Amino acid sequence: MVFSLGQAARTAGFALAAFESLGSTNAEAMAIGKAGLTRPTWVVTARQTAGRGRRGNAWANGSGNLAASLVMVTTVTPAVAATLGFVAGLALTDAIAAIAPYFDSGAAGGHRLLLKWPNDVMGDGAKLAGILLESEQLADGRRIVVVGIGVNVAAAPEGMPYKVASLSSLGAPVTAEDVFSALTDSWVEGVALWDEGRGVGAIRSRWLKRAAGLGADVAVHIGREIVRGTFETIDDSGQLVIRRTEGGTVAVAAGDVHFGAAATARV
Ligand SMILES: O=C(O)CCCC[C@@H]1SC[C@@H]2NC(=O)N[C@@H]21
Repeated sequence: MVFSLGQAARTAGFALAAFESLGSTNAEAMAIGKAGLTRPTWVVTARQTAGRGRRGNAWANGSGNLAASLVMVTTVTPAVAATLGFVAGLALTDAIAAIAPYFDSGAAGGHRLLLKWPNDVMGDGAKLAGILLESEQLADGRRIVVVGIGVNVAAAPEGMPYKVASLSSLGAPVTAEDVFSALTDSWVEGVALWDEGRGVGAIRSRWLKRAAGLGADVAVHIGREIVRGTFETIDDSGQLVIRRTEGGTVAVAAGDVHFGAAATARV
């Protein structure tokens, strides 16, 4: 595979570190960040052997899928840095829409791509991509942020406890190289809108337009606790706002989200 940055990413001064094989692009990106970063750098590999997922899970990378991480240094707080996950979800949907417009059209034979809080990209209710943010503070107070993006381009992993799909299984004729190049370009636009956190409100509005399950029954599993109600919105810090079944609203910072029938099932 030959990965290259898109034109806008090259013009904006992003760097590229491409590998045949890596354990985890997130781990490599963090190492590059700690070694001293002069410009935001995309790390990408054709084969990821120890991909990391959210909540300490492993991320399985089928052949032909995309594993890429962006490493950058920022002065924003961890809470603001976390909103880069929304920027990544939007950048990925923009990238897929750019290279496979009909696919994202919602028209017959198309599949509207949706964003599931906090950071999943969904097609037809199945997970197509996951995003993992990791960050570490530098001695000077700034923060290294790694935005890791795994996309099921050619294959979806087997044996998952939730519905999964790949761009290929849903009929999008694209490769990991196509998605990567388009993603690096759409990231340039997204991160400019984010504007070191000053544009979080604009990102939030864009994200809500693609939100999966907005207004639907939701159950969020937070450790042993389950919060049930209706998915009302996300707030400016990216928390999921739930109108509780028993009344009142609650904002949730992290948890496993279930919509619709899965939300109302008594688990
Ligand atoms: O659990 C999730 O949904 C997040 C998965 C994130 C996987 C990507 S693949 C590229 C990057 N490198 C990693 O080790 N993880 C992320």
